[in-house]
Amino acid sequence: MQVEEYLDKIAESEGTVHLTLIDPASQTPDQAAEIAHAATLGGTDAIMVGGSTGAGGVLLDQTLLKIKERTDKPTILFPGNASGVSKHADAIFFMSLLNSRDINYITTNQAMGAPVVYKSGIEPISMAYIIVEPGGTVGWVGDAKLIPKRKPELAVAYALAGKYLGMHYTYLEAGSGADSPVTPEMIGAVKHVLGDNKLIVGGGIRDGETAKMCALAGADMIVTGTILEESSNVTAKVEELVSAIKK
Ligand SMILES: CC(C)=CCC/C(C)=C/CC/C(C)=C/CC/C(C)=C/COP(=O)(O)OP(=O)(O)O
Ligand SMILES: O=P(O)(O)OC[C@@H](O)CO
Ligand SMILES: [Mg+2]
Repeated sequence: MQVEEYLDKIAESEGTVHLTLIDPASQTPDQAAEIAHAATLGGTDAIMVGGSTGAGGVLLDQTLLKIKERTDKPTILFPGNASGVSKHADAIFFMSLLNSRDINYITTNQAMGAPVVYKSGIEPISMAYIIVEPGGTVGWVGDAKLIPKRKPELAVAYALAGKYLGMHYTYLEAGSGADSPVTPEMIGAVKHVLGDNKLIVGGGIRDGETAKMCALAGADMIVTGTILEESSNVTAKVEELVSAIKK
């Protein structure tokens, strides 16, 4: 089964998908594999691999190879630029940062990365990437015109544009390590116009209660990265998140 179909099926049957984000720049490949293994035991559905800075090349390849030794869950690239593509992943979130001011993040990195994706045969999953306040490192690197937290209608406008451009997934991003995640009001308003198109929410989600709030508001998939990098018991933390968001 293709990864997109796998994720969609889980969203339909279990209510919400849990995605574990691993930044290759944050630890050694062996440590990354340990996190992926522990997250798998906790019930995560797939492993996203990527980062805003320093997440390409040999380190990315080695991280993916080690992760694949320790989990049978799909690996999905979450690239910060064209160097975030690796043939060792199963799929790639092939995203355009719709609210960037910089054409590099709207189409140029995509054009530079596309031939690599083509040759490697990994599965592209089209995605509209939208960054909301506070936005964190990714907001700065991606030169995003941040959507104000209290303006759901602006997130709705970008999400609709992505849907009409044919993107299957929409990702509402508050930025890695954000003090608070995207508001339930914004999640609900965006999901309302997306209909069956899948909505991913990430940035600043640290516990089951918050994850549940995002899921109930309309998120089809929840991403957690920082809290799992910091956690001393990754399996228990993922169990907490997963049990809060699954039917
Ligand atoms: C499709 C291709 C080939 C490229 C897309 C390029 C785009 C649109 C990038 C968007 C802007 C960007 C810098 C995204 C990075 C996404 C990401 C991996 C964010 C989270 O990474 P963390 O590592 O958790 O965050 P920090 O780096 O801030 O720690
Ligand atoms: O690191 P956290 O805050 O979990 O954010 C995850 C993801 O949305 C960042 O791109
Ligand atoms: Mg990081």
